[in-house]
Amino acid sequence: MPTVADIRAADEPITMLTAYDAPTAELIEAAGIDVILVGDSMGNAVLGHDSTLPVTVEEVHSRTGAVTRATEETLVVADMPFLSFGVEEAESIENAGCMIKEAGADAIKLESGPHTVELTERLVELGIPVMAHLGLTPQRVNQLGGYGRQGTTREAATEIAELAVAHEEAGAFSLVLEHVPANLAARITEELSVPTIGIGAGPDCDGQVLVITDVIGLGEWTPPFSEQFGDVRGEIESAVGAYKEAVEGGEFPAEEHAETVEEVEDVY
Ligand SMILES: Nc1nc(=O)c2c([nH]1)NC[C@@H]1CN(c3ccc(C(=O)N[C@@H](CCC(=O)O)C(=O)O)cc3)CN21
Ligand SMILES: CC(C)C(=O)C(=O)O
Ligand SMILES: [Mg+2]
Repeated sequence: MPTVADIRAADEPITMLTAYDAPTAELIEAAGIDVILVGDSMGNAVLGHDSTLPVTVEEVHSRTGAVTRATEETLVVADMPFLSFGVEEAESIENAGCMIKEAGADAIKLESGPHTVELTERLVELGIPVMAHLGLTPQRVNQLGGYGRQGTTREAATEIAELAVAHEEAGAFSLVLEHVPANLAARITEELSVPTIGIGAGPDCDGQVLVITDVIGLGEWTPPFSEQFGDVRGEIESAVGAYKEAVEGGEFPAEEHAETVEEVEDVY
């Protein structure tokens, strides 16, 4: 059973991917990926929304359960959705707690800011490992005015760098850096003793994370910093097309798929 401490000690880059279902999680574990994030990116990746904002605690909870039931060795992190934390402390703790107690997650992730320093400290104090997340925080899309790169001015970069240190001091075991300049991510990685995990943050983080549907080529669209390493859309298109043709052409079901039982011959 890997612990949060194991990823801290890793000497190769940490590999993290999102997953939202059991079969995908099982394949990700078989490939030896270190960490699975049950990301709120499920909103646009698999639930048909155009942002992460509508994703609920129940949805992340349910998908986290599917992932933990399908894995044994992989560290599973549940991503706390928009407004499930930071409103009332007791509610934040209850929502984070149910990911651990009921869904079987090993840790939770919070989109971080000045308002999550104390909450991070409190959760860690209670025994809930917290992964922080700075830079582009998609739950703020309506304030950011889109999904552009963050930390591109000296002031903005300084704020992210200071918040990174504040979250390490609050006890976060790791930090996701999303869509920030590579040299800022490198500086923060050097400064922190907990591992940084980058997405669109250059090669110098301690690890990398991407959204699974982007990596396998299932989504129609991927962010500019992502990469399609496969063509699952193509695989689904061809399998579904072949099924349709086989049914319409009378080739499926074939003899080996069907069974005739003597006893039911004369029911009418
Ligand atoms: N499938 C998927 N992959 C992701 O990586 C991902 C999600 N979904 N959902 C949550 C966030 C949103 N992310 C995104 C989304 C869009 C851009 C993007 O297109 N950026 C452009 C222009 C953005 C703008 O100005 O609005 C860029 O050039 O930075 C980047 C990250 C990353 N995350
Ligand atoms: C992209 C990662 C870091 C994330 O927060 C998500 O998938 O929801
Ligand atoms: Mg997320």
